[in-house]
Amino acid sequence: MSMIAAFYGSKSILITGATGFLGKVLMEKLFRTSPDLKVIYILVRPKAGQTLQQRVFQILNSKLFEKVKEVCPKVHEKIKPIYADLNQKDLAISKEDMQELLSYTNIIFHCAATVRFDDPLRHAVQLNVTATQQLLFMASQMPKLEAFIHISTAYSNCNLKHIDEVVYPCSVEPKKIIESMEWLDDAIIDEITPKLIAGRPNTYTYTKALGEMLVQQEGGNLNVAIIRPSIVGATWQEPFPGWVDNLNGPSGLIVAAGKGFLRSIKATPMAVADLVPVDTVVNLTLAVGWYTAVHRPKPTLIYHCTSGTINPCNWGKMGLQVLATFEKVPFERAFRRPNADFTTNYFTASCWNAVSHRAPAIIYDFYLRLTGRKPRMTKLMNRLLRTISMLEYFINQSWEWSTYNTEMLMSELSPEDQRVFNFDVSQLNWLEYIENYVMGVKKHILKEDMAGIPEARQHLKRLRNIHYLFNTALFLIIWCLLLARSQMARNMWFFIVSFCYKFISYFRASRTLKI
Ligand SMILES: CCCCCCCCCCCCCCCCCCCCCCCCCC(=O)SCCNC(=O)CCNC(=O)[C@H](O)C(C)(C)COP(=O)(O)OP(=O)(O)OC[C@H]1O[C@@H](n2cnc3c(N)ncnc32)[C@H](O)[C@@H]1OP(=O)(O)O
Ligand SMILES: NC(=O)C1=CN([C@@H]2O[C@H](COP(=O)(O)OP(=O)(O)OC[C@H]3O[C@@H](n4cnc5c(N)ncnc54)[C@H](OP(=O)(O)O)[C@@H]3O)[C@@H](O)[C@H]2O)C=CC1
Repeated sequence: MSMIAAFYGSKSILITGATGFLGKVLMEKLFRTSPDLKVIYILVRPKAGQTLQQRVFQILNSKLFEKVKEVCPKVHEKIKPIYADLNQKDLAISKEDMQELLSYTNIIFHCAATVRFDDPLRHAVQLNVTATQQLLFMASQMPKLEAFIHISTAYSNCNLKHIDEVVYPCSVEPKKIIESMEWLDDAIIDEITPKLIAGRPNTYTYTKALGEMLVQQEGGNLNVAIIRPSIVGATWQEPFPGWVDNLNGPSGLIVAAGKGFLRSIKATPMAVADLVPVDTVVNLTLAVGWYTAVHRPKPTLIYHCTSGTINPCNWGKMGLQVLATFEKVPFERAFRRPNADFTTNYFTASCWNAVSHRAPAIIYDFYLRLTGRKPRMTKLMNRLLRTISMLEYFINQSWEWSTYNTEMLMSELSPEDQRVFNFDVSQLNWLEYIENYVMGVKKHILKEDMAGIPEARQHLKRLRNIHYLFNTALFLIIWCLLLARSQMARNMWFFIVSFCYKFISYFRASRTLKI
């Protein structure tokens, strides 16, 4: 029997960000391995016109939770959605709900955050720092709390090349940043943001670093741990390979490449693609929750959940495998045949962006206008190029993360727990994982059925023919323009035609002689 699974049995667990990518997998694993847990409280806000109940219903009835329904038929009774909005000062949690959380919560997994790279600093601080402070304040009033697990990111200190499992202090105290957000206006905040995040590429990584510092400073005598995943990708093994449900990180670019929008991206092929499967992150998170509650390590331990040190893959290998998988499982209704490549310098990247991204979008929008339809390709392409510009920072360099604490934790696990809560990425077969990832993007994000592959192939064949036709027509137009304007071109054309004519005559003559 798994000690970790038994530990979570009968526990009352609070998960923030449970409706997110990581949060859903965390919830699924808890219900599947500890079906006798008492309750999982999830902070939820209404979204896209859905009520809390509708959102929970949608999650529990998704493919991800298929196995849970078998082992935990009463899952609907064990999950308690609590209205909350991390944008609000007191998280907008009602008095009754707050009283229940404070009285019964045994473990907190704080996953909620804004993961957008372009959020204004005020919004990122509110979600990734102030809300964390509120959670810590709540935790300090929970008599039954055994552990507070904070999910950060391995890139919180991406301004450093080698990152240890320690909290690196930020130049300005988190509390001062929180206070200043209350009285500075947006214009001033925009002005000082570059100076505050100095060395980091965006407000996301900066505010995650602030959040860590706050957890360390205000964790008080709570049992706290911090987990730093790198780039979280689709599931590796459980509940099934290839599950993913959002466009963040690699997923968005895999969609863009598979649909033929993305043709080139500035990347360093040999740079480490530090991906880590979401189920690996969840297994480590649950093991950390157990270890923190049972062994109460002091001071706060930080755990790196990365792959580059233990089982490195690089962007070149990943890109090639992604393209190879498109051959096997093409995406439907592609704009162009998938054919992307990495460029390694800005000049080439700019040329490719103009020729391969912007120009085709303009031509296609022109065609849409001609056929009386609304142009949309230029807007989509601009959005994709903006996304790429934000992701490029992470695919043009490598980092090194120490993994001492994570390896220590693995050694503390029994063989059964190492099997049930496996976070040993050294066993990961990258080619197989990336293939499953791309297939998962097709199935779970694009909602495309595998039965549509023959039609998708036919569509790609048509695109190839159109591509050849277009290139031939373009060549002929240019050649005719050249012939009309250049005597040298005419002479060359005459030479080529006469050479071909003589060759054919000679060929015919030699065939006649042979007979
Ligand atoms: C040798 C060579 C061989 C050949 C090779 C060939 C190559 C082969 C090609 C294959 C490549 C594979 C390898 C390369 C992988 C590199 C990944 C590196 C990731 C590392 C980052 C993670 C590090 C840190 C990890 C962390 O710690 S956290 C990570 C999680 N955080 C993020 O990844 C946030 C990113 N995103 C945003 O920051 C916001 O998305 C934002 C960008 C501001 C846009 O923002 P905006 O333009 O406003 O767009 P949205 O409003 O978001 O969406 C508006 C509309 O676009 C949709 N859409 C949202 N997003 C995306 C997206 N991405 N891509 C596409 N569409 C998207 C959305 O569906 C919505 O559609 P609609 O609803 O309108 O219909
Ligand atoms: N994805 C990745 O590659 C990595 C993620 N991480 C960390 O993992 C954690 C989870 O990330 P991930 O699951 O990918 O992110 P998602 O964007 O998928 O999920 C974010 C979660 O936070 C919730 N949330 C956001 N804003 C609010 C708000 N104002 N009020 C209430 N809830 C809110 C979202 O709720 P809602 O559904 O209502 O929007 C959602 O449940 C984050 O802390 C992130 O920093 C770390 C490294 C890599």
